[in-house]
Amino acid sequence: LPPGHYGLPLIGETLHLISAYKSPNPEPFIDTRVARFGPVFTTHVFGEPTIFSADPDVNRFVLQNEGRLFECSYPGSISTLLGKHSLLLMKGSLHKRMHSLTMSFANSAIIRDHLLKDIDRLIRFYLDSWTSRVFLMEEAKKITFALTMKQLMGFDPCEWTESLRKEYLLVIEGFFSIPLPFFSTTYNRAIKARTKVAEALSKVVRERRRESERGERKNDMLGALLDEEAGGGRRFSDEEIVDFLVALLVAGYETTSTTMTLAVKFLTETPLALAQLKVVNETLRVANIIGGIFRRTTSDINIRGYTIPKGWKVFASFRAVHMNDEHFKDARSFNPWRWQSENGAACPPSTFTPFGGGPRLCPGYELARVTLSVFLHHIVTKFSWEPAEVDRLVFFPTTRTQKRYPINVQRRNPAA
Ligand code: HEM
Repeated sequence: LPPGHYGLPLIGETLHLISAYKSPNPEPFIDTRVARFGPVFTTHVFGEPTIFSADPDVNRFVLQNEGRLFECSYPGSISTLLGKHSLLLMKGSLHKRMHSLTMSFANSAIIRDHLLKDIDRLIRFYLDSWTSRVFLMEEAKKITFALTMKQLMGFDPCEWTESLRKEYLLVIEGFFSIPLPFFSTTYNRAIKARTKVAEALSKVVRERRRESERGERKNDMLGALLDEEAGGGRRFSDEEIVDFLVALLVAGYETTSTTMTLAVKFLTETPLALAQLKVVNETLRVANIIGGIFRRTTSDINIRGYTIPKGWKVFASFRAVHMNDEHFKDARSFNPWRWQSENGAACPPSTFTPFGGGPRLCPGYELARVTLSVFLHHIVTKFSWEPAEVDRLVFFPTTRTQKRYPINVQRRNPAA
């Protein structure tokens, strides 16, 4: 096994990790261990011994061998709340087929020809209602939810989508709770909200199924799912489609909205970058919305002269690579200009992995970039702003700012 430290009985090094990630500077947790044990080390977090990789080649190996030597591994709370038919939990040939269906739904031609118009329209719709002080994180979440509802099921924002969003927020809260209904009210509430979300979406699926039987076809993800063969000549059931949609809502929501907010935060703190707006890659690198991925080994595996036994957890840390001076010069500063130079833009694919890679590469990676760029374009051209309060970035339980990033906005040209 790679060298390392198991920490205290049962809780291991979990509390060290959490207290580091609850601060704006979680790097020392990784730095001290890498300095002592090397970039691949053993620790014990969230109830299990875990191999932690801060090495880009090992991370690439883990990502590429998904489904062969490793399988993805989510905590119990997330698996239950997502539903067993979600893309994130699918395996084998069904995963492969559904992953490529999702990728094809959000490829660049589809974005350009179909999705971009609504992305632009809905972002402008929300920004038009801004007056003085806004909580940017809240606004970014409303926008992202509205976009996803449109892309998945064709709905424009209305009371129904807003009430669904409220239930949906309770589901997300449950992701980071202990999955025991008797002990955790958050988890209990999340399970109930998940049932309500599923009921609401099932109704939509049934209605759309009837429409599709009458020959009416809509050009959204739900339309594609209703047409898709589920194997053995059958179509997907309502439950399967609902699980699939819930997972897509989850996957694109926190991630895109947090990156939007942090892009604006970093821009605010780096005014020169505003002029050039080369910030998307750099925000993805520094913010590390998905700091890395958990996998479980499916057989004994030899990496770097160590043997990781079958059934062990492995964490491939993207953050550790993104924040390492060996891979990015002065890695811990926000420097969007690094992407302008030949070298920055051509960094090896295994070192810059905000969207993962291999068979589970994020199917929303192009969509997220386009959404971010359109959002930044509109906020920069329509508003000037300043932070309303000092707000700190934290990385646990998710990447966020503590006060939802309040800003005072001022319209640049009120007539526009
Ligand atoms: C800034 C925004 C985003 C970031 C940083 C991000 C990051 C990631 C990462 C790192 C993974 C790989 C997980 C793994 O290997 O286990 C992933 C998977 C996934 N992402 Fe994204 N994502 C973003 C936006 C989106 C959007 C907009 C969608 C909506 C289409 C989406 C849908 C998914 C899905 C469904 C998966 C699971 C793929 C699978 O397990 O096969 N993501 N994302």
